[in-house]
Amino acid sequence: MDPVVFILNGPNLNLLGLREPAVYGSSTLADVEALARATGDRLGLVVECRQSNHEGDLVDWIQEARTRAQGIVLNAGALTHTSVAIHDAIRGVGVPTIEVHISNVHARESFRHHSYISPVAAGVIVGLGLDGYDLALQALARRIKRPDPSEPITA
Ligand SMILES: O=C1C[C@@](O)(C(=O)O)C[C@@H](O)[C@@H]1O
Repeated sequence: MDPVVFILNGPNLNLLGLREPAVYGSSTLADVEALARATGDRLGLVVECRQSNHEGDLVDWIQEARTRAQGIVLNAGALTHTSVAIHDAIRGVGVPTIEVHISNVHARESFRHHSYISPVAAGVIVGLGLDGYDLALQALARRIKRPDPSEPITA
């Protein structure tokens, strides 16, 4: 069985394609998830995609990852900037988590510059649009196959 990776999207990301297309583009969440599953197939990962507008759902899914997944790609939306609960969940389960933001949060309002997730993330990808999800999956696939990220890549 291939390793399982969760792709978790938080509040308002169900509105992708409709919401502020100048910032987030015109692709829908279904497009993002289809792309992620195709990337997963190529990389030998089973990709499970979920979205919720509720903080507790994200906490529950991160906890579920402890026994079911070997990596998490997380775009927590606005909860990135507020949620100690999500920070604690990621820290508590110890499953490598890559934080993704479609937009370049650092080029936007100052309240988007701080993330509660970054200090507990294995890595952070911002501002690369939907490619961020793809790049995060690539990074996780490498990490799952080469668990010590400090080792040089020889292949
Ligand atoms: O909902 C979102 C989306 C976002 O996470 C992004 O993907 O760029 C950036 C957040 O600041 C915002 O609240």
